[in-house]
Amino acid sequence: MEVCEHAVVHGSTAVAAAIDLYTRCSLRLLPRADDEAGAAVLELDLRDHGLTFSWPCARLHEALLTEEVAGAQEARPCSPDRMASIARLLEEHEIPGAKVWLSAGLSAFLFLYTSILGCRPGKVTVSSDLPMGSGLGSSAAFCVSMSGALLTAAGMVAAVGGISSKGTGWELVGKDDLELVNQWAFQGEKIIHGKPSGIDNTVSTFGSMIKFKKGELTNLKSRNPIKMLITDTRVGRNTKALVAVNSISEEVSSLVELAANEEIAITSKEEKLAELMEMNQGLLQCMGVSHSSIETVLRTTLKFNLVSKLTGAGGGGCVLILIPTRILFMPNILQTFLHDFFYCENAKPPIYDFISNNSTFDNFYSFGHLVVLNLAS
Ligand SMILES: Nc1ncnc2c1ncn2[C@@H]1O[C@H](COP(=O)(O)OP(=O)(O)OP(=O)(O)O)[C@@H](O)[C@H]1O
Ligand SMILES: C[C@@](O)(CCO)CC(=O)[O-]
Ligand SMILES: [Mg+2]
Repeated sequence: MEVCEHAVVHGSTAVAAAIDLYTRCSLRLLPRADDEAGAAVLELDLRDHGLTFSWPCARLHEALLTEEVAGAQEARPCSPDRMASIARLLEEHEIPGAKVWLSAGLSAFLFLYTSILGCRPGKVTVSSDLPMGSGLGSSAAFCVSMSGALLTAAGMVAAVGGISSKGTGWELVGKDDLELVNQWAFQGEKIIHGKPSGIDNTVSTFGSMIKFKKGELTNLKSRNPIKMLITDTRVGRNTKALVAVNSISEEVSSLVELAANEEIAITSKEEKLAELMEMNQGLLQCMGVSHSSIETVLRTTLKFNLVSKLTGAGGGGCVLILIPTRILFMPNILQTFLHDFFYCENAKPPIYDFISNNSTFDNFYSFGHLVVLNLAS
């Protein structure tokens, strides 16, 4: 998962960081023998939604494979014809009215599966820790985990030592293999997003904290962890409709790197970062991609002199809150803040989940302690 920026879609610099929330995809190829009996199916089980979709392989073949699969060594974009066929295939399915937004993910799934494995019968199961459509890159995590599983099954990617459920096995996949996973995931993202820059799938694939500009990535190393709180406003939105411009990220990344290379007081680094976040949020607000639920979170954090900004495309979704070191050394204030926060307008009833709390994050990525809160019941 990641946290990204509007500017990147238009070629400006953006900074994104991975956190320890995962989307898991498992794939079981079924015997081809069933194929001959005409009973072979491709099944997709979306665990978090309690939804299962299935397509007879013969139907997939008829609808999609007018041309043969050209091999998965190179990621290819989805042609308009293929997209139209996928749309027709989905029309044959009943997607519950409240979940029509899933069709973007289903299209990406059908494209990736049939492009990489053809119409082989199989069962794919997906589950995720990430809130969908909330600015944390769930679509990229979906495409990356899917591409990883499919390419491994196709023998294109070698998962040395296996892919563990915590995701740590990825570190054992070779860089070239990860590159291929990333390229296919990007093609999937294009189906879900329209015109993504590729930052989300890149940080999802390689982890860590990156600076990204026009497809080029630089790893950012920070010696002092930056502490962020992420809250989910639970207001949904559509990224395709929201992507627009801005650029403050260059300064953020040099700040992060500066702190890694030179001794600069952690407090001044945090103050500068807070200032940049405030400017960034101000600009995004002017662009009209904020939302009343985001403003509510902002008001609550402001009472404690804490700075926050929306993440991803905005329009609802998640909010990033900078937790300065000074607060961490004042447990009483932190406690009052969290208490107030849970009881703010958005958080009725005040149910909160510490999905991730100071766990493996420090070791994993040099980004710092992080807590993700779910504010709604
Ligand atoms: N686990 C999943 N299962 C099925 N579809 C998914 C899953 N995760 C994401 N998707 C697809 O991705 C869409 C959300 O993508 P979208 O880009 O709008 O939001 P996001 O990636 O969470 O946030 P952002 O791109 O702003 O960081 C969902 O509507 C769905 O179609
Ligand atoms: C569209 C996008 O900016 C959404 C933000 O998370 C992702 C990307 O550029 O790859
Ligand atoms: Mg996305």
